[in-house]
Amino acid sequence: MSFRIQPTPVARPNRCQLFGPGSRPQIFEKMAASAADVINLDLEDSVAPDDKAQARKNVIEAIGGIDWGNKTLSVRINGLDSGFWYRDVVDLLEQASERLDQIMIPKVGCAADIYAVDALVSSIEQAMGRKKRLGFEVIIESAAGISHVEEIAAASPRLQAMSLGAADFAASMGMQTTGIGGTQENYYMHREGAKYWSDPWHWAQAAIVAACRTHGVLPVDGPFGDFSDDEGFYAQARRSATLGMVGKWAIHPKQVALANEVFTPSEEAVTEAREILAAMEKAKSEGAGATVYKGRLVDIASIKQAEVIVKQAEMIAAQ
Ligand SMILES: CC(C)(COP(=O)(O)OP(=O)(O)OC[C@H]1O[C@@H](n2cnc3c(N)ncnc32)[C@H](O)[C@@H]1OP(=O)(O)O)[C@@H](O)C(=O)NCCC(=O)NCCSC(=O)C[C@H](O)C(=O)O
Ligand SMILES: [Mg+2]
Repeated sequence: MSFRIQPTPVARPNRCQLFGPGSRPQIFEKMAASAADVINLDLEDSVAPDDKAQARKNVIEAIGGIDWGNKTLSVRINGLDSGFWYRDVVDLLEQASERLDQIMIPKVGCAADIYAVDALVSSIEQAMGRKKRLGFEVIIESAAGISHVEEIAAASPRLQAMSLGAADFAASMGMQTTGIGGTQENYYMHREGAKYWSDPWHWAQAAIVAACRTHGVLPVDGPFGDFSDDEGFYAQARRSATLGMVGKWAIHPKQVALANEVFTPSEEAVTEAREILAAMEKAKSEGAGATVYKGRLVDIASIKQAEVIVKQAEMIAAQ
């Protein structure tokens, strides 16, 4: 980076975001009892148009009526291309309790989208005398969104997290697939009679991580649609974690434990990170900037790498 210090994102665990349709209030208590760090009550694409108004009422009642513990509570509003989003924002901010932590804005295409929502939210917060400042999270799920990902990440101090929405992203990009995340049968290299599958989501994920890290926003991997495929979920989640993402959505309760496992640094990883920090302390005390740990080079950059893992583990333990 330049002389500017890379901003630190909000310090809270975001290993798993569990989604549930706002039109299905029967599952809200189950969501609250889950091990997900973040709950996303959905008013957007999992709710049919005729059910939008009732879903909004269900969600507003549940925000104050259910004990969500120490989870981050988020509501996904409808997109700015719909006739629903302004009513979502107005009703949530005028009627929902201050237990609501953030709203998720889907299908953002440019920074001005965030500005528009921010203006409305700021005005209602002021008019209603709301004390808690609402946070934002966004979904990058269109060609425009990924093209403008950096300006979107910088768009508002309210912005805490950014997810990749693989389904809408694939549609917007004209990708030949109906799969939501994971391996795509036709995305492969071919050599000497063998196929080698590659990852079509990689570049978008890397762009999101870079934009988020530049502006102090949490990068999150979105849905993995085939909830019968645990191994496929693990593979996708492990790639995301390796790239720098902090968590992943669950669209079924069985995916919560899988995401928590992948995005919680293992005991071995934390032990190794602490050993690297100790090795570098020793090296520094001897006037060296680099040393050898388990046969490999570690230097001052290794301290920062190790600190990422230790800080993640400490934040999760502090929960
Ligand atoms: C996918 C589902 C429709 C499946 O629901 P269901 O058929 O009820 O599943 P099960 O019978 O296997 O359920 C087992 C038990 O778990 C409870 N349950 C189900 N779903 C949830 C949930 N989300 N949270 C908590 N608990 C849940 C059931 O009630 C059963 O309980 P019990 O009877 O006591 O054993 C459903 O899971 C679902 O609706 N999932 C969320 C869908 C959603 O929100 N989608 C939107 C996000 S993805 C997206 O929008 C795409 C993105 O934008 C992009 O573009 O990529
Ligand atoms: Mg979507």
